[in-house]
Amino acid sequence: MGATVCAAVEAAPDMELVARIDAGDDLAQVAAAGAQVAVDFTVPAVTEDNVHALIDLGVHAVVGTTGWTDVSRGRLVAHLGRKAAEGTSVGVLIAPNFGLSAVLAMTFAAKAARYFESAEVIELHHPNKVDAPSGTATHTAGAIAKARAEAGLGASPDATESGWEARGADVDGVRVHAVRLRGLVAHEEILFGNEGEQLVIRQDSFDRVSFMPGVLLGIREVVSRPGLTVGLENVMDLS
Ligand SMILES: NC(=O)C1=CN([C@@H]2O[C@H](COP(=O)(O)OP(=O)(O)OC[C@H]3O[C@@H](n4cnc5c(N)ncnc54)[C@H](OP(=O)(O)O)[C@@H]3O)[C@@H](O)[C@H]2O)C=CC1
Ligand SMILES: O=C(O)C1=N[C@H](C(=O)O)C[C@H](O)C1
Repeated sequence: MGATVCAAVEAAPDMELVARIDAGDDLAQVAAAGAQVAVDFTVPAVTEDNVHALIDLGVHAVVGTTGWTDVSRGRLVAHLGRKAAEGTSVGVLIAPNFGLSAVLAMTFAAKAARYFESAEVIELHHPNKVDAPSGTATHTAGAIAKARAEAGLGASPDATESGWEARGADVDGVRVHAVRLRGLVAHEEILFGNEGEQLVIRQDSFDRVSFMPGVLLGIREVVSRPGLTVGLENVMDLS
């Protein structure tokens, strides 16, 4: 993703690529190069430290790396608040998925959730992916769970008594299934069921370039959005 983002920024008429950072490089190089915005596609183990370092440097951040939790996002909000109190306004955008089809699928799923008795999520990825379930599926399941709770829906019906390992991960009460298959890039299917009917919402990223319009939009927008924004749907005015 890092290489693809660098190419997209270099090709954008309104942007200039001033630094490329790899594992082991000093992040101070970002500020020294005059960057207004840094983009982080790294690994879950380092992304939080990177973003705290960028906030200290006063550089806005667009983050695609997975692995964020309520607790780690809370630490960012506190750090951004301290920085703002010192007079430095920094924006951080974390998006579990920058693909427009994925953002729309998540938004439609959140809207549909309250109308269905059953909901499950299937995410399908390339076999080099290190984390499961995907950040996108976790975000989707969280939004479905929130909509179900607000509508007063209980748990999806499920008579399973044994073999729970075959029923996928439990994300906020929503079952999430992860497939890893050579040839895939990034795909998600959200299944909703009622007596006698089914709704399937599916999105497919066939190529990493599909994430680039969303990343470029995030770069343009984050400079005028101080504090933490989670999800490209907020930037796209879909929330
Ligand atoms: N939000 C979105 O739309 C998308 C999110 N993702 C997420 O982005 C992340 C990266 O995905 P992907 O590019 O496929 O993964 P890769 O494993 O291909 O790339 C990760 C890169 O991060 C580098 N890296 C590791 N530590 C650091 C560090 N401290 N500073 C700078 N670079 C570092 C690695 O270097 P080295 O190899 O030397 O260790 C590697 O080059 C994942 O969490 C993935 O889930 C992916 C696609 C879209
Ligand atoms: O690792 C990937 O490839 C992807 N990661 C993100 C995720 O975990 O949701 C976004 C997209 O699915 C591609």
